[in-house]
Amino acid sequence: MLLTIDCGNTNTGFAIWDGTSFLASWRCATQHQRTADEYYVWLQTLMHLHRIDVTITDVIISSTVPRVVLNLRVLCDRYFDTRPYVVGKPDTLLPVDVRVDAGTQVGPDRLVNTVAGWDRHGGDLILVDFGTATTFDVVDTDGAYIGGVIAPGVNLSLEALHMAAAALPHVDITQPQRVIGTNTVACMQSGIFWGYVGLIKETSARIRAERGRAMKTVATGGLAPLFQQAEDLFDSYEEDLTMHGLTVIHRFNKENT
Ligand SMILES: Nc1ncnc2c1ncn2[C@@H]1O[C@H](COP(=O)(O)OP(=O)(O)O)[C@@H](O)[C@H]1O
Ligand SMILES: CC(C)(COP(=O)(O)O)[C@@H](O)C(=O)NCCC(=O)O
Ligand SMILES: [K+]
Repeated sequence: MLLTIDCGNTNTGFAIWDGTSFLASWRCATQHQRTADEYYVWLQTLMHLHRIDVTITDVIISSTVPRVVLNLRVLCDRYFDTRPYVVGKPDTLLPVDVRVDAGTQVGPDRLVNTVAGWDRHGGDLILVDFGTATTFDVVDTDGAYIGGVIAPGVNLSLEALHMAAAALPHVDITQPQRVIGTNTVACMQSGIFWGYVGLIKETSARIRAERGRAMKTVATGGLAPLFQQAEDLFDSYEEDLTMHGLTVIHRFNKENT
């Protein structure tokens, strides 16, 4: 049984893949201090609660936070008696090319999304991932990752307003009824929400223009549906895009190494 681990700057997702479907998935806050023992107790408890009685034999990790990988490796070694595949490491192969400037360390999550998008839709894609940062990953006709865009994440932007301006409170993101806010919270929500709708539209349109071709847009990350409900911004929303990519990379490595 395969355990897929997607470690973002804010949260880390764990999912169990039986070769056909995900049996369960869980999330915890990303903390590099968390030990292998802590991960294991937490995972075991959740597996028991969900009556998932399986043996983990394989693990694949994508981590945008290099420091957490050490303890995840210890988890794999001590409790699952396996060596994990770590996306971005030389001994983990990718089924697609990466064509960026020499020396650039592309976020592994972006490579995983590329593989997932290529597997599900073929090439010429724009993948939009709403995480700590909002990333646009551009996938070439042959599935290669050829670059993209990194914008501040939605919550990060709201947090930055609150942190930097004494009179601005902490607010949650929602779709405002009106553009013109008549109180501070409504003004902030409008700025972030409609500003983001604009960011997504403009960025996608400019990527298409620069590529000079039609491209499908696939969104992932918890906040994508909020924007999609306001305007038709994406061709599809796939909550499990990154986890799916991890299963594809795992299979590829099993077959080719
Ligand atoms: N379904 C959701 N509804 C509201 N906020 C969400 C949802 N999913 C994620 N977020 C927020 O978006 C931010 C980024 O979350 P996450 O996707 O876990 O990022 P990362 O992958 O970078 O760890 C966090 O602040 C989180 O609270
Ligand atoms: C852009 C990111 C911070 C996004 O991370 P996330 O929001 O998923 O936590 C991550 O993909 C990263 O650290 N990238 C390295 C630079 C690059 O991709 O070019
Ligand atoms: K991400």
